[in-house]
Amino acid sequence: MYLHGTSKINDKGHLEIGGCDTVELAREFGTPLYVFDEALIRQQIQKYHEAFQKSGLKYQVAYASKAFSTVAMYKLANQEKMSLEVVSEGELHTAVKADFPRERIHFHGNNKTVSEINYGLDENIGCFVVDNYCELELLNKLAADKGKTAKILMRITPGVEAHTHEYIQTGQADSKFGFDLNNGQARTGVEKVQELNNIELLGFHAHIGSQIFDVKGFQMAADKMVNWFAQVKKDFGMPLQVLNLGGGFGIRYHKEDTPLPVGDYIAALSETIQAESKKLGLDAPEIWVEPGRSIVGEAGTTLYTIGTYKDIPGIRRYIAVDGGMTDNLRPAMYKAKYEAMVANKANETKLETVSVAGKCCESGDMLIWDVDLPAVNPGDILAVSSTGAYGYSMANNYNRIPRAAVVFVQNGQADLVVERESLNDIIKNDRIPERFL
Ligand SMILES: Cc1ncc(COP(=O)(O)O)c(C=O)c1O
Ligand SMILES: N[C@@H](CCCC[NH3+])C(=O)O
Repeated sequence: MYLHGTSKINDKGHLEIGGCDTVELAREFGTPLYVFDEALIRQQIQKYHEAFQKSGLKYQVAYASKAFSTVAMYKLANQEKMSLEVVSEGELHTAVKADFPRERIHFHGNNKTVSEINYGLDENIGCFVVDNYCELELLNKLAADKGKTAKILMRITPGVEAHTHEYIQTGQADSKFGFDLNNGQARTGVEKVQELNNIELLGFHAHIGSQIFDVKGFQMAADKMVNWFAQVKKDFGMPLQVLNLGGGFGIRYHKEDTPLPVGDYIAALSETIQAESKKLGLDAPEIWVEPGRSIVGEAGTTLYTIGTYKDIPGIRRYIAVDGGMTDNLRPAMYKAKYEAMVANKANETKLETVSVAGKCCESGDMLIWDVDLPAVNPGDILAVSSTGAYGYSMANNYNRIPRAAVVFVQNGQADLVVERESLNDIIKNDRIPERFL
């Protein structure tokens, strides 16, 4: 397993993260346990700031909080001077509870409800990223009811196909997201904005997809978006300021993954924006990006306790852990590949190829097909790396399995940031009709 950030093997031959022995963490907090390397999260955020500062562009880096949404994480994002992208009233509520500065909150979503829009308006958030005509009209009406003007970006589908899993592509024409640039929807949207009294258009947004390793797709989208931005300024005389180019910067889950350093993505984007703006005689717009995975993904490691095993001679050995698709849906949903090590046997060199199964009632509940591990015993601790993004945030209670706890580790200190769900949490919303009593 690749050792990210502060991860290392300590004198006991155990995996250590943030100066904490993971075997001790498993004992103290139980398993499955999401462990976040706080220093690595902060370091990733700083890389974005450094790259933008180098470019000279005005910018905001918004944390795409769907990747890992908790009050502690939002506090950290604020400390590190990020903005925040939310897509639901649940995420917005988390931000409110974290006292996140409202003017730096951007509200996304292809079907925001009345209650969600009203929540955003009441909190005077920085902007709504409007996805479609229906939302434009609804937002205008709800803002008018409150005597407010809603600042917006319009989400544009630029017609760029990102090279990634089809479920996490979003920039292509056939997408549920955004106003299509090529078929005229985007232009009609701007015309509509002009007729609405309670909407102020700040600029545009595009997000082409996720877990992208190449700069080409980003550059193509940036190129199209600057041209569109300039066109709208010219044709409609609008004082636009912002171009939001989304997130999607790839990370390393597995040795097959080849992400670029964060600075390379931002440098490529900035150069495209600056060159195109110059060509068009335009002052370069303020650039916003919204990374999620690349902020928290590699900083997260999940610890499991190994339980049973099953041998199928000549085929494979399954070893089973006390979690699975309930704490990490990504292998089942995207065939995502992960790396792992046995945290209490990190120095053992005699390895065998096994497959790691979850404990849910689904054959597809496999965390890793074919990984090299030392011989294991029940009670050993398995560490799966790069689980920080879309792990906890996509966790679920299938088979009534409680959601796992989350700890942040740094300088030898472990702080619980999300408690493990209890069995009573599992049934807390159940109600018994009187006739069953
Ligand atoms: C609109 C939008 N912005 C940002 C992101 C964050 O993507 P990632 O976590 O890959 O950086 C996503 C998710 O793909 C998204 O849909
Ligand atoms: N949840 C996805 C990515 C979707 C991102 C949101 N548009 C993943 O785990 O990779």
